[in-house]
Amino acid sequence: MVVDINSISWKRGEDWILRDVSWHIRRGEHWSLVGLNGSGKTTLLNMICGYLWPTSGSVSVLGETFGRCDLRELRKRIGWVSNSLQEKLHQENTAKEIVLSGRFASIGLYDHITPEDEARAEGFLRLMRCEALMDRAYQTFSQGERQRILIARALMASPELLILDEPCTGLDLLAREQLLEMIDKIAQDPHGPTLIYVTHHVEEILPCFTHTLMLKKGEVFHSGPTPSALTTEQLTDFFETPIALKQQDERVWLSLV
Ligand SMILES: Nc1ncnc2c1ncn2[C@@H]1O[C@H](COP(=O)(O)OP(=O)(O)OP(=O)(O)O)[C@@H](O)[C@H]1O
Repeated sequence: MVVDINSISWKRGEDWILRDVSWHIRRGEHWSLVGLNGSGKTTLLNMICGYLWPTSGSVSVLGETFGRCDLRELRKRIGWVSNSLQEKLHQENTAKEIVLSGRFASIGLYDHITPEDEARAEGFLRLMRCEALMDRAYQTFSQGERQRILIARALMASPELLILDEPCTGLDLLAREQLLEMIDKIAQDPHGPTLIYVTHHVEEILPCFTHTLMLKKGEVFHSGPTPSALTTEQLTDFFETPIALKQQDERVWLSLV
C-alpha cells in the first residue's frame, strides 16, 4: 500500500479541518485529489508527508506507520512539487543545478556531484523538454518552464510517491497541455513513482489518473475510480450548482448550466 490513511480527523479550535478521512492508494494506481479552496487538500498532504499529525486516526505511507518510523527517512521517498517551493530556490542557480540539488533534497548545491548525477539530471531535463534551458538562471524562466524544472528536480530523488500540487496554476492553455503530456509520460513509466495530482480543475484530470478523491469541507465526498467520480450528478452535487459535462479524449470539460 502506498498510502493507507484510516479515519483521520484534525481539529483546530472548534473547527474540524479534516473529518473521518480515509484514503487507500495501491501500487499501480495514480490519483487525482480534487477540492475547492479551503477543502483541506494541503492539510491532508501535510499529513501524508508527516508535517502534521491527525487528532485521531492512523497514517501509514510506503509501508511506514507514523509514530513508528523515521519521518526524515520517509520524506526522502516522497516528492512534493508545489508552488511554495519556487520561492525557496536560489534564483541565480541554473536549471541543471536546481535539478541536481533534488538528488540531495537541498536548496542549493553543496554535495559532490558525480558524472552519473549529471547524466541523470540532463536526462530528466530532456524528459521535461528543458534541454535548451539547462545553463540558464532559474529567475529567467517562465512559470511553465519553472514547473517542468521542479518536476525534473523531484524525479532526481527517485521518489516512490510524487505529489504534484496544482502544477498547472498560472499556465496558459498550450503550456498546460504540454505539461500534462509530460506528466502523462511519467505516469506511464512502470518504474516511475505513484502520482497524486492535486487540482481545482477537473479538466486537468488525465486518463492516467485512475482514481480520484474528492474532498469537500474536510470530508471525503467521493473516493474511487475516476469515471465514477466525474459524472454530471456527482459534479453537480460537489459544486452545488448545475453542471454540464462534455467528454473528450477521455477527459471531462465542465460548464455551468
Ligand atoms: N493551522 C491551522 N489552524 C487553523 N486553521 C487552519 C490551519 N491550517 C489550515 N486551516 C484551515 O483549514 C482549511 C483547509 O485548509 P487547506 O489549506 O488544507 O485547504 P486547501 O484545500 O489546500 O485549499 P486551497 O485549494 O485554497 O489551497 C482552511 O479553512 C484553512 O483556513
